Formats: sequence, structure tokens, C-alpha cells
Amino acid sequence: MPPRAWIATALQWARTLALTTLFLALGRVLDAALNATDTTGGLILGAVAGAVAVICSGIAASVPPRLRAVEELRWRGSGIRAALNRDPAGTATGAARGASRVASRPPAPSHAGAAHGRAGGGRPAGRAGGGRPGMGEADLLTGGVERIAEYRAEFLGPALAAFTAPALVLLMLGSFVDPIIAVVLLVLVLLVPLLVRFFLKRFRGPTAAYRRLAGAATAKFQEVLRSLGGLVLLGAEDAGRRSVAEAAAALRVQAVALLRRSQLMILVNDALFSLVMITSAVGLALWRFQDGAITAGDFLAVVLLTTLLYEPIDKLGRSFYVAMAGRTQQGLFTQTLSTPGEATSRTPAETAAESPAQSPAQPLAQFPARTSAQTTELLRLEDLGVDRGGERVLRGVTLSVTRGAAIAVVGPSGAGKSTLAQVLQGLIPHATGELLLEGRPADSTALQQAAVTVAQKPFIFSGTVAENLRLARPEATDDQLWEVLTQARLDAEIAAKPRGLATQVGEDGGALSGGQIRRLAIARALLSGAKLLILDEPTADLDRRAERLVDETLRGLAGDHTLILIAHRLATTRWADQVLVLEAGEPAALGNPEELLAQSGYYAQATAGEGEDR
Ligand SMILES: Nc1ncnc2c1ncn2[C@@H]1O[C@H](COP(=O)(O)OP(=O)(O)OP(=O)(O)O)[C@@H](O)[C@H]1O
Repeated sequence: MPPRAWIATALQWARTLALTTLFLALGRVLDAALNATDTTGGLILGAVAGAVAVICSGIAASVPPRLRAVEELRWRGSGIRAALNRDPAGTATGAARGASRVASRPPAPSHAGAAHGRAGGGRPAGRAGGGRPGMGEADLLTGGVERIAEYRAEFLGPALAAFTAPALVLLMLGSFVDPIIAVVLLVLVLLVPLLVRFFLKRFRGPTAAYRRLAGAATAKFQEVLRSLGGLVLLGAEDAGRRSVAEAAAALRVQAVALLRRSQLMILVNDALFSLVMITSAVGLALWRFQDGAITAGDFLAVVLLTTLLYEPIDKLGRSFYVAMAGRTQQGLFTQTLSTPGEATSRTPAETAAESPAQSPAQPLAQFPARTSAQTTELLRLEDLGVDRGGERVLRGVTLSVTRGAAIAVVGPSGAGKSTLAQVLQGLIPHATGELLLEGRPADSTALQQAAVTVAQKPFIFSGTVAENLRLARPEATDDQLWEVLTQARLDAEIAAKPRGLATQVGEDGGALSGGQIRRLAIARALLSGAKLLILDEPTADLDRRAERLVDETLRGLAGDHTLILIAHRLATTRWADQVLVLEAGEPAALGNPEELLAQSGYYAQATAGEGEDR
């Protein structure tokens, strides 16, 4: 549960306590009036309790909308980062080798998978390639994230209150009015968790089916829109229209089924908890009153307090649909993208959103000045081996990466450089050996959160420079954008454009040069706050001038940032702290560039070869 949801729960408890006091006070006032004694004490207590209840209600109502915004930012930011970081082809078995790098080819439309919303392996189908979120993921990142945020912000807190606040009421009822009535009502209240479990089970299947069909319908619609030109040329518009209509019809049927179940839930809730609870309470109170066990004021208090028992349950019943939709989306999101950590691993988005006053002037906290702490080890690879397509393509890799180090990975084609990069991003598993992140065995989620890749052909969408940067951190201020542009040595070129950060760049960076796109992608990676930057041949296909600029940028980052540089051109690795030479899937050498140049291995030979090429 998000930490702020606890605040809503605590406020709900305070409100329940205040209302309980108010109702008990009203009972005392009635008794005092009937006995013609002084009512002032009861009235004052009631007034104070009523005021506290109103204040608590007001504050409690303001928490969920704000928490919802925070959760939306957190989940969407994490999902976008996961989508941008992931190599779609690398996870597919037997995929073409050239397609195995992150975004190593331009995004290509996918038609086949999109129609089904989700494909094997639990990933949404229809991925547009190159790390760009696919259509199923687009649905998850928009509507899906809204459902998750709604569930986490508006359901979890009230749900906890609904299960616990009645205990407060019953405790006070038992202590101040009549323990027998309290015990009987307790039995009725205890039926609630059983019923909720029953309904959760019954709803899970239909809700998941509904979300799947909704994703498929969205994907189908987008697919038809995208291929409209082709469909018109082929005279096949009707086929496109029919396929969208079929997806929409299937969705409608599922939506009606879901609504039917939802109505049933509301009916049962109303019948059981409103009607049964109130009539039981009145009957019990009447019986105890006739026996002389309680007074008329107690009778009034019992009836009023019973409304408090079913009020949270009533609210819970009405937002049951929110819970089912949110839980389903959260499950899909976790399977296909990532899960933002809770308070222990807060994303920059969350941190900034939760303390907006600090965020504008805040330096990018994840890139503090170099301190002694940064000399500690960020990554350790021990005798690492990786299998692909049933073969061991990487073996015996041992490497220690300290914070702030720049490690170049070089080697002939097919040596395993990209494979190693993908393992470090958590995209493919290692088969043998150990991979430790900050001293702990690293799973794919931890690696995906820690590392960000700057691909050879980074994904740039049609929008402004600022929008492209904010993909990594939606709430970043303009100052923070300029800060990373400065670090990426792109600030002067963007500032020179008449519209600055609002400069429009075309799809795949049409309005920017190749070198500017790389530096924009580097700036975006810096903005993401990842601990490890993996650069996949950052200077490939650039002319010498652009290569020099990107090279200078990376050189400037070294020391303050931990870099893994996959490089073909060895001239761009001369400033690296360490160079790992891979040959035929095995480490052939490891050392600083000067040491390796002094030896007669691959590094010295290939560097000499580059000199001759010039
Ligand atoms: N998706 C895949 N499925 C099966 N084998 C793969 C896959 N991707 C790469 N390989 C194999 O793994 C080995 C290492 O490939 P990798 O792409 O890591 O090399 P590389 O050093 O990055 O090569 P290059 O410099 O040409 O990009 C090669 O034998 C390659 O055929």
C-alpha cells in the first residue's frame, strides 16, 4: 500500500472514532432529557466530536486525488522507462542477429501480433520495435495506469479502513453500551471478509477477460488506422471496418457480463450489510431495551452506530469494480513492464511529485558530485556465462565495475558484446556465474531499474525536444532539462534554435542531426536517473565531427557516471578506465587502453587498423 494511503486510513479511523463519540453523546443527551437532568456536557462533547469528524472527512477526501496523481506519474514513468530500456528482438528466440540490440533498427510497424492484443510469453503484442511501447503497452500505459492509480489511491486505504474501523465502533459499543449487542454485530461483520473473498474470486476471470479484450480492441483500431492507406489501395476498407467491429462487439459482451456481476455485488452489499445489519441491530436493541439492559439513549446510540458499521463496507462494495480493474491492470503491468518500487526504492518521479516545492531547484540527486562512496562497486560479474539459441555464446566473464567507472567492451563481430549489454540491462538471463548489483544478486527487475541504454538508433518521436526528454521523467522542470542538455553538450545547439526546448523534432528525430539525436538520447538517459548508462555503439554511422562531439560528451560524463560502452571504433575507447576485449564469447584481455596497446592482442591490432583506415 502506498505510504499516503495510510494517511487516508488513519483519518478514516479518526473520523470513525469521532462519529462514535458523537452518537454515544447523543444517546447520553436523550437519556438526560428523558430524566430531566443537565444535557450540557453531552451536547458539548457531541459538538466537539462532530467538528472533529467533519475536519477528518475533509482532509481524508483530499488525500486520494493527490495520491492518485503521484501514483499515475510513478507507474507511468516506470513503465515508459521499462519499455524504452527493453530490446524486443533480443528476447525472441532465434531472432535475427542484427535485430538483437536495443533499438538497433528503426521501429517497424507490427501487424500480425497487434490483432491479438497479447502474444505468447505474457507480453503485449504489436510492439512497434526499437524499445518503443507497443500498442498493448500503450493501452497499459494510458488507461491501465489510470486504473492502477485509482485502485491504489482510492481503494486500498478505504478498504483497510473498511475492515478495521468497525472494530473501533464495536469496541466502543461493547464498552459504553452493551457487550452482548457488540458481540452479535461482530459476528455479522466477520462475514464481510468471507464475502469479499468470494466475490474477488468470481470477478477475477471476467475482469481480466474484459481488460484483455479492451487491449485487443484498442490494438485492432490502431492497426487499422495505421494501415488505412494500404487497405484503401487494396479496396479492403470493409475488412478493416469489420475486424474493428468484431473486436468492439466482443468487448461489449464482456462489458455487459462484468456490469451484471457488479450490479449483483452492489445488490448483495445493500441487502446484506444495510438491511440485515440495521434490522438485526434494531431487533437486538429492542430486546435489550425491553429487558432493561439498555436505556432509550443507548437504543438510539446502537441504531446510529450500526450505520457506521456498514458505511465503509458500503463504500467498499461500490468501488469493488475499481479494485478488480486496478488489480488486473497491476498484474498485467508487472508481467509486461515493471513494478515501481515502494517507498524503499522511490523513483525520481515519485520523489519530485511528492515534494513539488523542492523539485525545481533540486539538482539531479542521482548524480551527486563524486564522493568517496562512489568508489564502491556498482556491478560485479563472476565467471558469467550466457546461452542463446541453445548455445553458450558468452563464458567466463569476470568484471568489477566501480561507480563512476567507464568500461569499454570491444571485440570482433559476434564476440558477445551486445549479449553482455543485454544481460546487464536485465533483458536476458545469465546461465552460469554471478551478477551482483551493489553487492546483491541482481534480478531482471533490479537491473532494468538500475540501467538505461542509449541505443544506436535511439527512439525519438515527433514532438518537442522537451517532450522527448520528459519521456524519461515526466515531471522534470525546464531547469532540469537544461541541466542534462548541458551535460550532454547539446545545450548551446538547442538554445540557438528559436523555440529552444519547444523545438519540434520529427519522428525519429527528423529535425536533428545524427549526432544531436545521440546526444539528446544521452541527455534523456541522464534525466532518467539510472545508475548505469549502457551505450550501444554511440558513435556508429556518425561523421568524424559528430563522432568527436559525442565522444567528448561521454568523456565529460565519465567519473560522475558509470558507463558501459559497447564500441566498434576503438578510437572512441581511449579514455575508458578499463577495456574488456571479448573474442568468440570469452574475455581475451582486460586492462586500461595503454596496457592493451602495449600488448599485441586484438586491441592493439584493431587500433592500428583504424589508423590505417583514416
Ligand atoms: N537472439 C539471438 N538468438 C540466438 N543467438 C544469438 C542471438 N543474438 C545473438 N546471438 C549469437 O550470440 C553470439 C554473440 O552475439 P552478439 O550480438 O552479442 O555479438 P556482438 O559482439 O555484439 O556482435 P556485433 O559486433 O556484430 O554486434 C553470436 O554468435 C550470435 O550469433
